[in-house]
Amino acid sequence: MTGKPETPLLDTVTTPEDLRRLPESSLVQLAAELRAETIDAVSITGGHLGAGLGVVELTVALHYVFNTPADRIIWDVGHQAYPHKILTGRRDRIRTLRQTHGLSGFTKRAESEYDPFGAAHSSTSISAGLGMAVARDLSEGDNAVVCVIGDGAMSAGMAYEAMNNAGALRSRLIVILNDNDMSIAPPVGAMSAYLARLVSGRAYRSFREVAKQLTKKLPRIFHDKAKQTEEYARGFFTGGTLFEELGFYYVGPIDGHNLDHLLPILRNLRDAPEGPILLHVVTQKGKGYAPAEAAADKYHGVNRFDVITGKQAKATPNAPSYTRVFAETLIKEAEADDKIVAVTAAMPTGTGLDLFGQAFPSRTFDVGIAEQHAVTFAAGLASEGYKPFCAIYSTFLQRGYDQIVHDVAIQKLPVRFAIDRAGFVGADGPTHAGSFDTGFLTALPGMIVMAPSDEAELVHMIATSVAIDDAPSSFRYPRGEGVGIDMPARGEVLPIGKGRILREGSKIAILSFGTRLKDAMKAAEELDTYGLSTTVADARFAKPLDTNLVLDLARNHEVVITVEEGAVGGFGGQVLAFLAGAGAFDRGLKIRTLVMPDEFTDHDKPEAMIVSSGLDARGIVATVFEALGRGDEAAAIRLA
Ligand SMILES: Cc1ncc(C[n+]2csc(CCOP(=O)(O)OP(=O)(O)O)c2C)c(N)n1
Ligand SMILES: CC(=O)[C@@H](O)[C@H](O)COP(=O)(O)O
Ligand SMILES: [Mg+2]
Repeated sequence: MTGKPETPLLDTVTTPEDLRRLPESSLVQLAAELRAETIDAVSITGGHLGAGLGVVELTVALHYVFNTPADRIIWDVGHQAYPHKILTGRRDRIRTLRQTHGLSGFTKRAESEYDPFGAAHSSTSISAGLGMAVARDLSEGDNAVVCVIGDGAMSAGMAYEAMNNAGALRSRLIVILNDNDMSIAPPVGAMSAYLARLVSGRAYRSFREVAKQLTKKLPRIFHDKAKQTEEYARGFFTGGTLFEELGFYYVGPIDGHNLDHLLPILRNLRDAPEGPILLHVVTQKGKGYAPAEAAADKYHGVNRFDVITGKQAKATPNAPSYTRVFAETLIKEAEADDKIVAVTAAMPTGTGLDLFGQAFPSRTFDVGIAEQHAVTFAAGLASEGYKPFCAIYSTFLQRGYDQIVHDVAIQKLPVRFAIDRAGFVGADGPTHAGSFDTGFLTALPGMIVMAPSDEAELVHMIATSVAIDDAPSSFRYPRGEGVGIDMPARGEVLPIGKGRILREGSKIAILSFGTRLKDAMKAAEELDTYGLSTTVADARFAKPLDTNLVLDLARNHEVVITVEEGAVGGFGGQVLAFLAGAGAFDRGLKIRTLVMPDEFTDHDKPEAMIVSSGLDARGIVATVFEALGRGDEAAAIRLA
């Protein structure tokens, strides 16, 4: 010993090429250092921790055995990819994770050649991987394609669509099922029970046993490949797992933390002349960090925390979160109406339905990561007279759009959509932004589309949706806390399609949809100081539109501004279309619609995204000046 502290192995690894120069015997140490670095980085940035800790050894083994980036590794969801990012040239930026201008919290093609496919919405990896495998075969390439998909993600229909196709194409594709018996919450569904049986029914396979499995199933790996003949039918092998019935060679289950098993087995799979192969690895979410291992959610998503104690930083809220208000209000409504039931797609805590489930366990349904199924399942419930509240984040509801059209709207079934995380979500970035729901829902005939301006209005809109029994309805609300307004004891049923005027003016009219109302009121006060008397109205409904209110504003003001935290074509689009049809522009009406930028906005703090999008009071005021042709003043206001 020279007495000098040993240089940490991780300091010698910038890319997987460096990693592959290390002796195999040093990989356990490297994994330990990688785990510590991951914990330290996330303690500073916050983000997704448990999933990444569960794949530290697997990440090391994959980059050691496979010739990345030529060999493709696709991480499903991508929330577990922080160790992958550290080993693939991004350790120097890992403490910028999910920060302004920092690394994405998911895999991202534009970020690294080691990220062959972007992710964040789950269960896409096998489809993408199969596409890459077929592209390889068409161009006579020989690289490997590996998809790492979790047991939770394996509950989504898209994974089966992909496996069904892969089993038929028989492309060389390796799917690694990372089974940690966790989704965000404990996993649900028959697949989870099936996997548990697979794992409990067999001790972890050692390399020798797996080699025997492979020999039996893939004789050509170990025998003369020339003997490969077409009549080789899958019937040769036994096992009969669901995956084998889908045309995969099933291998496992193996211990996903044991490098002595992972390395030789991955080498065998890498060299297998055909596929697809599914390797079932069993891991522990939160592995190697006691606070995560002990936590019910295995530290799936964490704030900044103290590494020693695991104690997370918790901001003191000034008001209840919209999510909590939704859950508590729905509980109250359900106490009075036993037809109310609730459906979540694997997001009980995120949507607040964990609270509803504690109150009404038999009326709460977690269907797994299966938004398409969730929507049509809710439609089935509605068709039998129940009042289903389908609580799905705006971004994830995109997965069930055809089901909303085909199974809900066309049949006019009264499914209630509680759309959380509407608008900017901040650190999760563009894949999770709740941008499009107003647009894709107002496009549907007969849909009732609401947005509360604050948490009190949310209470009323929930009561209103309970009462709407002859049409599908939706209400959208942002991630985070409310404005701190006094809460009503009970929700009142609102008049459908009616907005409300909160402030009377004479020259400018601001028509807000959703939580931008607070900034609209602030903007009105500022406009008054310029002698621009301003009316502010809360639309409450994007559909049916309050056409009388819109016409009144258009006829009695010089400028109309609509503002919403949604993409172009939503509420503002409805107003524009109506006014155009009513000939309002023939009379020279000046109108501007303020919406989220027509781009995929990178992660940042939500409040910064509001400002940079011009959806704050200053942006509204500047837009008024621009509409009045006073561009210089507008520019000065924007720069102030
Ligand atoms: C379509 C979709 N719905 C919901 C989510 C939210 N979500 C992110 S990770 C996750 C659980 C994933 O579980 P699993 O695949 O087992 O990964 P693990 O966290 O256990 O490693 C869920 C539900 C998502 N990312 N995409
Ligand atoms: C990875 C994923 O999709 C979820 O963990 C998501 O990040 C949760 O979002 P919230 O933090 O807004 O609940
Ligand atoms: Mg899991």
